[in-house]
Amino acid sequence: MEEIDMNQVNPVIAVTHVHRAFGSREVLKDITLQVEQAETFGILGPSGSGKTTLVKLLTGIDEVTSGEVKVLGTLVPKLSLLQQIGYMAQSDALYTELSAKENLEFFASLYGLKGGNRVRRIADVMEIVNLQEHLRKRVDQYSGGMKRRLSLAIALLHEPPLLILDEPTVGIDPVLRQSIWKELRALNGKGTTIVLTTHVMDEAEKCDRLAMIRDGQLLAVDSPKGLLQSAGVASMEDAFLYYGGARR
Ligand SMILES: Nc1ncnc2c1ncn2[C@@H]1O[C@H](COP(=O)(O)OP(=O)(O)OP(=O)(O)O)[C@@H](O)[C@H]1O
Repeated sequence: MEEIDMNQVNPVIAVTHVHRAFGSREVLKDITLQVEQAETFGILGPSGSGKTTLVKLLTGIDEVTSGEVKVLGTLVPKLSLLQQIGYMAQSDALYTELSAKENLEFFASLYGLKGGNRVRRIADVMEIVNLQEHLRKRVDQYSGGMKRRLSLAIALLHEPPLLILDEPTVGIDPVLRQSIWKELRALNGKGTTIVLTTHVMDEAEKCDRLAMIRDGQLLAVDSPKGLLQSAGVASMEDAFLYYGGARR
């Protein structure tokens, strides 16, 4: 493993002229962006715009057609980077015939969490997602929202410096959504960098910076306030229409 302090690499993510095509279909077109340490960076775009494709390139699950992605100073894909990333996919990757506890223990062992530390981390993450009462329940008895929360708990388990969350709060009720956001903010405060995708405008406004994406193209990157100001509009919806329409 690298000797460098992974928490001190800036930018944490550097995407440079990235294209991704499936056959002749270009799904991402010349994406260039950087994500700085300890920010919450949102990727906002309608269904099918390329958000999931982009986050998969960041994790190394998928590879670019051209261009490059660097995470924590290292060219992606790189297996050793996975220890540094907490990834929550859009479809839950859970063992449904096992209990939540067994799922957490499995992932904890993958990340080398042992003994008291493992027990403490499992309790901590289950509290964050408010599932502590359901630790021993089999996952096939969980609701969709509970599965999402368990997936988030697993992404947080090994306290990675970088969290990549694909639509983390879909199917989660507003009260818990607020408390999850509070927790994500607290993680930012401790230096964790967070990249998340969303198509919910009010959630997008909570991010430090936002990338607006449509049809695989990056329309704009700025703080929510900056995006509203440059577009001269009052709502994120209008900003999206402005950048997606008038400026192209
Ligand atoms: N493996 C693949 N092969 C072919 N096309 C793909 C593949 N993966 C994604 N696509 C296409 O790429 C486009 C972008 O998909 P992507 O899942 O990245 O969108 P998204 O913005 O995440 O949408 P959603 O919000 O609905 O999840 C879609 O048109 C999709 O059909």
